[in-house]
Amino acid sequence: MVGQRFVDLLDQHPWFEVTAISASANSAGKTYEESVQGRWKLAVPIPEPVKNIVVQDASQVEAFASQVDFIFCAVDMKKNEIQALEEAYAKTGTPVVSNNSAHRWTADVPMVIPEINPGHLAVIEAQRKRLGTTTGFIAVKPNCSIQSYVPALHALREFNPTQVVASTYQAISGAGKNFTDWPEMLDNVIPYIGGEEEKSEQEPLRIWGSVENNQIVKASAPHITTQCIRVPVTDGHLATVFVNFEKKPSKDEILERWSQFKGRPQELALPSAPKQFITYFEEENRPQTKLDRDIERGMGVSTGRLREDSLYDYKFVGLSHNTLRGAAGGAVLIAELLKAEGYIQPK
Ligand SMILES: N[C@@H](CC=O)C(=O)O
Repeated sequence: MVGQRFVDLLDQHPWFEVTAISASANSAGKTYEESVQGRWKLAVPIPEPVKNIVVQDASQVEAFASQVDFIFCAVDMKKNEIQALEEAYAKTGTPVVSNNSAHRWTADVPMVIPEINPGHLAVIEAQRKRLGTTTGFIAVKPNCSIQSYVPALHALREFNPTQVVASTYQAISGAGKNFTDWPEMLDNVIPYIGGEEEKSEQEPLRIWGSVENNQIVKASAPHITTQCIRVPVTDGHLATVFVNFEKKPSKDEILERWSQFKGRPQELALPSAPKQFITYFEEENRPQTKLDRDIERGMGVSTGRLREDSLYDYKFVGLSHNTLRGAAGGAVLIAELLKAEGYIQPK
């Protein structure tokens, strides 16, 4: 599903053009249209320019890499296989922008939310040295679940959030499914998503980590605890968040920081950057998954229901589109940042 989002987002992209597509050996030799027959899950049709591209075998690394300037990677394989595949591509001198989790904890691989930690791209030079290339590297995006609360907390970092409790209500597209192929999700809630709580608690600390000796060292605060729940919606991960601060801000200060928050993508006016990264809804019943997930073309995050709490300093609700901001869109934004900063160049 993430691959399909990539294909859709890159259709008519002002900077990037899909010139080649690879997949497992099973799909190799088919046109892209044939390879997704009966499995196309987006509401929009397959973009015309990619329909007739003949899918290649991703394991033919040199041959495939020679045709492209850089690669987006979203695959379903074992962690060690993904690590090896992405490193093999990087070693050909080809940048790899990955949606996969395999390299999220590799010390010299930047895991980036472009508005939050663009400075982590600095470790790419050390990674290139390790891989023996002057142009290739791997950059990854974090898990989709954290995008519904990390941007809102990041905008408040000056007040030092110390403790965070987040419960995420995650769409079925996060599992690559729709209701046709996952009928169990109709009229149902499943209180478990394998590996998700660990990612949701730990990955924000890496995003907020520092660059030390050419490696990312994760932050030690805030302490985050989460529960991640699968709910019967197509797209959009919503989070309820409780937070304590070292220095408690006023409600007006929080709203002001959210509305003013801008990052490098906004400064550079990157093509996929939302103009308004965080939108606060005053209405008591917003943000709603169905109504608000597409805000800023699915690249903005929304917040609402900010109020003081009897146990924590504040509680609020956050929402982000899991396959746009949380997956393919987030990766396209990373690629735009990498190009704007000179890390991706025509070969
Ligand atoms: N691991 C996530 C993927 C993001 O959409 C999930 O299962 O929802």
